This record gives sequence, C-alpha cells and structure tokens, in this order.
Amino acid sequence: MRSAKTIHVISAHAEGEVGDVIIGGVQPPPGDTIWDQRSFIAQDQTLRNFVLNEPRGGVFRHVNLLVPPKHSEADAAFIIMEPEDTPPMSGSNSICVSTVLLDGGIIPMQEPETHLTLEAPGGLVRVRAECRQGKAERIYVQNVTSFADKLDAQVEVEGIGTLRVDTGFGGDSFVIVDAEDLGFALTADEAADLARCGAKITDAANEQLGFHHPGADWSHISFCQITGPLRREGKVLTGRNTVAIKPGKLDRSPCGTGASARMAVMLAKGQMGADDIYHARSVIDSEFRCRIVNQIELQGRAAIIPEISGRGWITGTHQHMLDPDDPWPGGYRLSDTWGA
Ligand SMILES: O=C(O)[C@H]1NCC[C@@H]1O
Repeated sequence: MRSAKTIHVISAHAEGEVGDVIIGGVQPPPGDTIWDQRSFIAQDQTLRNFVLNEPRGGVFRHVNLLVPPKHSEADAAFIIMEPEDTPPMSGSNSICVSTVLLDGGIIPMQEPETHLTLEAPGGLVRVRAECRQGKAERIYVQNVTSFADKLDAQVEVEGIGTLRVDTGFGGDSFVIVDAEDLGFALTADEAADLARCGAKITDAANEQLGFHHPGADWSHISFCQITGPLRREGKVLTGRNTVAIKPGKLDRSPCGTGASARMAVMLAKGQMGADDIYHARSVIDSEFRCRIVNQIELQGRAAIIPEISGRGWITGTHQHMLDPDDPWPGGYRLSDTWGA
C-alpha cells in the first residue's frame, strides 16, 4: 500500500443527513480567521474535490474539517464543505461535529450535560449536549444571528409560473416557498421532483431577488426550502419541510439553518410567537426541535438567535488515501447522480 495522503474521518449523520468529520491528516488551511480559512478551502477546491467528489464522496455527502479554534472562547472549530458551497454554518453538520467530538472521545464528555463552544466560519455557536452512558443523546445548538429578508416577494420560474416566496438567513441563505403552491405533499416518493424543482426556484430567486448578508461576505441564495402547513398545539408549532441542496439532492434532516430562517420569517409574519416551540420535520420524518432564544437587531433589522436540537450518530471511520498513480486525484462528478 502507498498513498500521497491519508485523511482520517469519523462519519456521522444528524437526523438522517450525512456529516463526515475530518479528524486528522489535513494541515489547517492558511488564514487569520476561520472565515479566511473557509475562503481558502472554497477557492482552492483541492480538499473539497478529494473528499466530496466520487470515488470517495458522493452527492449526499457533507464533510467537516476540524481546525484549531481562533477565538479564545472556542473549544473546537470546523469548516463545512457541502456539494456546492463552503457555508457560514450548518445545523446538521454542527450536530455531527458535536457528536463526533463527544462520542469519539476528542473532547471529554460530562454527564448529564456537556457544554461546548464551537467556532463555525459564520461565528461562535454554543452547544449543550444531553449525555448518558457515554453517548451525546441530544445536541442543542445556539445558531448564529438569523433574519427574514424579503417577505411575500414574487418569483417567476420557467415551467412553474409565478410563486409567492420569502427569503431569509439562518446561518445560510434560503428562498422559502409553500409546498401547496407547487402541488407537493412533501413525501419521500416526491424526492427527485422536489430536488429538481427546488434547484430551479433557487436559480430564479438568485436572478430575480438576490441576497446580501449585511455583515458577511455571503451574497447568494444557497437553498430552496419547500414548506408544508403548520399545525399548532398550544405553544408547539409543527411543520414539515424539505430543502433542495444543489446540484440535486434533498436534505434528509429537517435542516437547522432552514428551520432558523423559517422561524425568523414566521416571527416576522406573526405566525410564531417569541416563546413558541417549532418542531421541524423532514421528508424521512426526522425532527429538529427549535426555539427562539433571543430577539436582537442586526444592523437595524430585526433578527433572532435561534436554537435547534437534534440527534447524531457515528456511522463509521475511513482513511481516505490517494495512490500517486490514480489518474483522477480530484475525483469526478456525473449528472446521473449529481443532477443536471
Ligand atoms: O441542517 C442544515 O443546516 C443543513 N443540512 C444540510 C444542508 C444545511 O447545511
């Protein structure tokens, strides 16, 4: 056996969504901040291609790189690599990273609760993990500042027509559209159609509405969130959703950044009260339990600090290697599984 590199990974999923964690074999990328290191990874593409592309990756895979934290309060830092983007934050990936750090013995676990501070490219996130018998059973993540952007805007989508949409940010940027307006029930058998339709809506929203984060270098809409109707029982709102991740898959989890953006939109529209709880359900019926921790202002606009919680599980370990004679060191993507 010979290899030009050896990358050590603990694989995990959070409520169904894969989030691998690189725990060794990669030098921290250059940069004074985690955001700068993120930008290097995004521009350079070498690590992204190696771990996300086939034959090592696949369209369903997200990979997180653990790096030494820059902030004095942080216990660990991570850079998120998703199929298209290297985003500021991710709910499912932050749950996978917390699970791997605690269940993998990288950070000592305290029972019944362990408190951690993680440094994501988009800022610090506070984590509380409920732990029992050596397992982090539920991870609560206090997300980065989230906000509604455009409410009840219109987008014209070729082959679909004019849609009423909202846009918002929850650690990543979303266009949000009602499933009923598209004729979807948000069931697993609709997955391929939902992924295709969501990608078209994201493209149209980027062309016609755009997005600009007031405090960060993030100027596009990453995802389309297709939302089902809300059911209220006392203080608990329950709603199904799916998030189309370009180039062509659905989030298997209820999407933590999506739930954060949806809560900001629901609060702005008076559909959710500040002390309500929101249970977000995915197409595979997994659940994130979410709430609004605080209402704040971000450069003059109303914003929230959301909390999302969910469960993560380790699924295995991998040592990714590269034979120096492998003709595809950067891997490949084909539209049969990666979408058009
Ligand atoms: O939970 C989330 O926020 C996400 N899941 C995959 C894509 C998003 O980052």
